[in-house]
Amino acid sequence: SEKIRIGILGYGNLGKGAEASIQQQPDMELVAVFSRRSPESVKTVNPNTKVIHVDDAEKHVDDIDVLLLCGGSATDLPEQAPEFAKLFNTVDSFDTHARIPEFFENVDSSAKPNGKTSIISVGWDPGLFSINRVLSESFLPEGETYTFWGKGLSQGHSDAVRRIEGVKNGVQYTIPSEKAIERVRNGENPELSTSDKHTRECFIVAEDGADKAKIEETIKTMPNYFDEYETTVHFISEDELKRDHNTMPHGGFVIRSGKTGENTNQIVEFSLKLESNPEFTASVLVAYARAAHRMNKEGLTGAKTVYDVAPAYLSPQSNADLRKKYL
Ligand SMILES: NC(=O)C1=CN([C@@H]2O[C@H](COP(=O)(O)OP(=O)(O)OC[C@H]3O[C@@H](n4cnc5c(N)ncnc54)[C@H](OP(=O)(O)O)[C@@H]3O)[C@@H](O)[C@H]2O)C=CC1
Ligand SMILES: N[C@@H](C[C@H]1CC(C(=O)O)=NO1)C(=O)O
Repeated sequence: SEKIRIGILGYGNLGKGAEASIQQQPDMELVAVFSRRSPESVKTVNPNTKVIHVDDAEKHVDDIDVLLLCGGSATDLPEQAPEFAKLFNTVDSFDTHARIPEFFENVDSSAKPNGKTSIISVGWDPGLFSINRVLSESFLPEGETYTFWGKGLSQGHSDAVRRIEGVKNGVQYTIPSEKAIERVRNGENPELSTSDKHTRECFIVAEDGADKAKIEETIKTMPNYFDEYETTVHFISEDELKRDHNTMPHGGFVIRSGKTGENTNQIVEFSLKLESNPEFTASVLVAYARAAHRMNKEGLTGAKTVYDVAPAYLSPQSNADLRKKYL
């Protein structure tokens, strides 16, 4: 049968990961990468990948089944997702948790009237961790759920700091509190505030002459990303960044400890250990592109979240094979 034709909007860490992931899919092909930069300045991993300026994306609506939106959540996706959901089925990784409800509405009002399917906030958190929080709470109504990330590089937070005026480049690491994890694993079911669970550490390359004190203050007070955390900011050189911060490992786990029956302890846990946060996240986006294409063909249009997507839509296996080989 025909391959699913994928486009990538935005060629950063996620865009690169998506380019690689699509090559692993038997039922997909990459039609083009769209970028806001001039095509000749975008160096793709696969030299055969076609790069087209984003202003020409509209000309390709009939060549693409699903467009993967790989821009940053801090500033790109809030404007790109509603714009491109009018033209394409889309999948995005929007991860500003507090703003997901308004983002959903904005994308839905673009996708629905145009008969498009847009699956938002795909990845691992939000995404797979979100699914596990809901599943474990549905099966264990009595209990406590905890989410821990890292130690690792958060792409959302790294993208957010890179957008600050005067920042030339930068990364952010998320560090879980070992003490908090220990208390959860001991079954204490502790009340933990946001700042009890994680601290954040940034390594920033400032533009020449930039106001470093202002950059540090902007990071530490940034709503939804840093303002609820104890954050440390280091200023380093471009060379140090390239030397000491050139990998993007991450991971974490969702754990729910609950009770059934009279007083029976039950633990549900889902964990990830990622050598490359962007490559894994991109692989999740690509599987959800398969779902967006299929759901659209069934007339399931408008904005969706991972909660709306039955697992069978994600697999390249037929439903009959899933029943036969995986149940
Ligand atoms: N839900 C989840 O679990 C996860 C979500 N995410 C989300 O993914 C988002 C994207 O992450 P990431 O790919 O690391 O972001 P990047 O900063 O690598 O890329 C963001 C955009 O910046 C532009 N860009 C990239 N490289 C350059 C460059 N060298 N010069 C100029 N512009 C550049 C690209 O747009 P263009 O090509 O148009 O210039 C790109 O789409 C994050 O903001 C985060 O919110 C990430 C991981 C997990
Ligand atoms: N969205 C996150 C994925 C996970 C990592 C994270 C964090 O370190 O705060 N929160 O969610 C990312 O961009 O990497």
